[in-house]
Amino acid sequence: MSFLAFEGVTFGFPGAPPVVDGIDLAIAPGEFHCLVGRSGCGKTTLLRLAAGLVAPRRGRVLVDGSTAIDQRRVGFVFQAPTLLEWRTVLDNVLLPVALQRRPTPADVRQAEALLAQLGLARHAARHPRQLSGGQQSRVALARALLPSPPLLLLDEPFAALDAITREELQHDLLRLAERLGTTVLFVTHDIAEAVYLGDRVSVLAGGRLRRTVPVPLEVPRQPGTRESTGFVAACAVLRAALGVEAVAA
Ligand SMILES: Nc1ncnc2c1ncn2[C@@H]1O[C@H](COP(=O)(O)OP(=O)(O)OP(=O)(O)O)[C@@H](O)[C@H]1O
Repeated sequence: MSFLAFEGVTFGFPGAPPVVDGIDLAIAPGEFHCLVGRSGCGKTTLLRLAAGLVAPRRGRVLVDGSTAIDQRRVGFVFQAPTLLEWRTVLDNVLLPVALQRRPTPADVRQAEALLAQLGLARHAARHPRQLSGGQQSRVALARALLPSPPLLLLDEPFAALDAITREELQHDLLRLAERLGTTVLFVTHDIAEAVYLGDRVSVLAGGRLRRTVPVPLEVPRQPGTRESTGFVAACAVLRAALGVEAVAA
């Protein structure tokens, strides 16, 4: 049983060869699935197909068994936080609800709770420009999680952050997704990030799925996970699948 399934999915722009070509992938409910690949290999396009923002030319995409994707049940986090400057942090988090109806006190409490879990309780009344890049990324994450979407799609959400902030956010995201039981598809260029986060990692090359690798690491991840031999071995498998040459020490 899968929560997100690609069945023979092909997509291309008019007059050009396919950028996503014959993808078969089934992601289980509650799975954290990472997608790695070189620039231009079709990762973002695959996310857009999963969100129902574009339709396949061939094949089908199923979310919770249906090809009629309900976008209210899909959270999306982009590489840039894309916050609204004229709204406070709290109002940015409440935006998905405010677009549909007037937020209730329960919505506000839930938004405040998410901000607290992401270490932003004291920043709720601020505006995005008063926050650091990492804090803005946290707001974008809280905004995507507010409607408790069963499916969360993330497109290199931490790419612009420094290494320490990125690791903190990876930890927070894993914890929240696990607690909420969210099924996650996470796109990244970064092999170590994919291995740390993913239950499984898929390698995309030239629009095709080259390999899907299970990550045999303990859940929840431990402080020493990144130094473990299992972690290093999983990174090596993925580097080989991506065709990345090992660099001599
Ligand atoms: N609107 C468009 N019209 C034509 N071609 C496009 C369009 N958008 C993307 N492409 C092409 O589709 C291919 C896949 O793009 P996509 O954004 O999915 O790649 P990606 O793997 O996410 O890349 P990156 O890692 O650089 O973000 C690329 O070759 C790109 O040039």
